[in-house]
Amino acid sequence: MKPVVELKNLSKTIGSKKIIDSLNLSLYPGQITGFLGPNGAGKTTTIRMMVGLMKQTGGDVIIEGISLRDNFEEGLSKVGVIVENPEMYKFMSGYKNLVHFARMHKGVTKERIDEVIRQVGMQNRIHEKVGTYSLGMRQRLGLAQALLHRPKFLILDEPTNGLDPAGIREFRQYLRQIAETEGVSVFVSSHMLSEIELMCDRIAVIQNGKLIDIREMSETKESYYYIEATPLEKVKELLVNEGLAVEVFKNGFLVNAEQQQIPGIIRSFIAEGLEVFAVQPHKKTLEDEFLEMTGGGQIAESYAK
Ligand SMILES: Nc1ncnc2c1ncn2[C@@H]1O[C@H](COP(=O)(O)OP(=O)(O)OP(=O)(O)O)[C@@H](O)[C@H]1O
Repeated sequence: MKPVVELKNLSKTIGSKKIIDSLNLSLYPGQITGFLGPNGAGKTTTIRMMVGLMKQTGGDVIIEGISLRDNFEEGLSKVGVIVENPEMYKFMSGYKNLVHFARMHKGVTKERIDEVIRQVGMQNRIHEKVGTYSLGMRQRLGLAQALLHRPKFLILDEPTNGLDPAGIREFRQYLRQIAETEGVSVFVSSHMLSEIELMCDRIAVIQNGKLIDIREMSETKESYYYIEATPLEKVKELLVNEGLAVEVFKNGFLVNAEQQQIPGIIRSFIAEGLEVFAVQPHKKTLEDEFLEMTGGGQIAESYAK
């Protein structure tokens, strides 16, 4: 599959500080890629370079084969952007807002306006004033606006910030449908890891300006078990002696073990007279993995943002 967007050794140095260090990343049609990283990792800087709000000091962004370095305007004409809380005219209807934004692009027809309204499920309320819309509806109108000129690449920065759970779910469902039906490649930055886990096909993780991981969400995760038994010291000793990787978790341990190993582990616990309270499979969440990848610590700050 040909990528819609390619970052090629994209770099940004400010003063003597390397903020973005040779990022290479390809984004594909119909796929939703999450962009994650601790505070200060370089997400905003990367996105600003991808949408032309900041100039790179090295490398390039290629959008549908067009280099932003050589052909800035043409490249950017293929991008749709949604920021947190898109600006709309509150005293005008949703429809009039779309007509207004449609004039900024060449060749957006009335049919296209109607089509994007359907794509975000706004048919019933589109002729009411934006001031009467919920945040979720304003966000969907922002999505409709970003799609007017049929971009092949959509960038969303913290798109679900402030939405309630129902609003988040709706937004996610519409976005998924749009990615699939229009073949749009979507790039989403968010601090909400549980949200990214549900919304994205792939994640790219950045730290200190470098890409540290890129993976498919469907990639099978390793198998973990939560084991709660006492005395803890003895439990740990037995698990380590089995050659298992052990992490302290809640009131017990998390071990990276295969299912076939579990009966043997339980037998050894019983033989040693340990009290066993729980042995259960544990699925690591994206949050667990993210904290492991980035060394943890910063996520609480991210959530507080
Ligand atoms: N104009 C600037 N001058 C100097 N340093 C800057 C400038 N802009 C950003 N930085 C630094 O670049 C690094 C990356 O910042 P950036 O805002 O891209 O991170 P981020 O991943 O978006 O963080 P957050 O999650 O907090 O929004 C930070 O260390 C920041 O302090």
